Amino acid sequence: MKLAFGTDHAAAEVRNKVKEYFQSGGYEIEDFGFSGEGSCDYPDYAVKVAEAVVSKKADRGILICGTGIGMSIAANKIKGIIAAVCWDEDTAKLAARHNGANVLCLGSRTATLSELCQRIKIFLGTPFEERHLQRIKKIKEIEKQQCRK
Ligand SMILES: O=C(CO)[C@H](O)[C@H](O)[C@H](O)COP(=O)(O)O
Repeated sequence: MKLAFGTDHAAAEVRNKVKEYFQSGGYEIEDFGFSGEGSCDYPDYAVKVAEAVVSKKADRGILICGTGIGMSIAANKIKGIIAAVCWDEDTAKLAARHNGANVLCLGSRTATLSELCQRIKIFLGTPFEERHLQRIKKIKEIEKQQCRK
């Protein structure tokens, strides 16, 4: 499975560790994250990851900022993206199972490294449950209507 991975300055400490954990688990990772000194603007990285997912260069996107909130707001502006902020293992599982999320957003300031990795693992390993498709289709319909304006 190919992952598009993006982080801002708030995730600088966990960035390489998360990446290495999943690379050693057999995932192919394209890292779009911020690697400079100082701070950056999370929308720049959210868009890169979201575009890699909608263009199918990646199967899923993983975004980490301070809280996951900004990344999710920005990623959800890209047509075709369902980005979910998840704050525990259950929400990571349900984002995949019920919401069909293709991008997981996490907060480096609200979780430990091991919690981040565990949530990602659960998200990637949980299949979508078909009974929720009708709801996802309605979300897609909203997206289609809004993009015509
Ligand atoms: O959490 C974030 C957005 O939801 C970002 O990681 C930012 O770090 C956050 O907005 C805080 O900004 P700061 O410049 O690190 O104080």
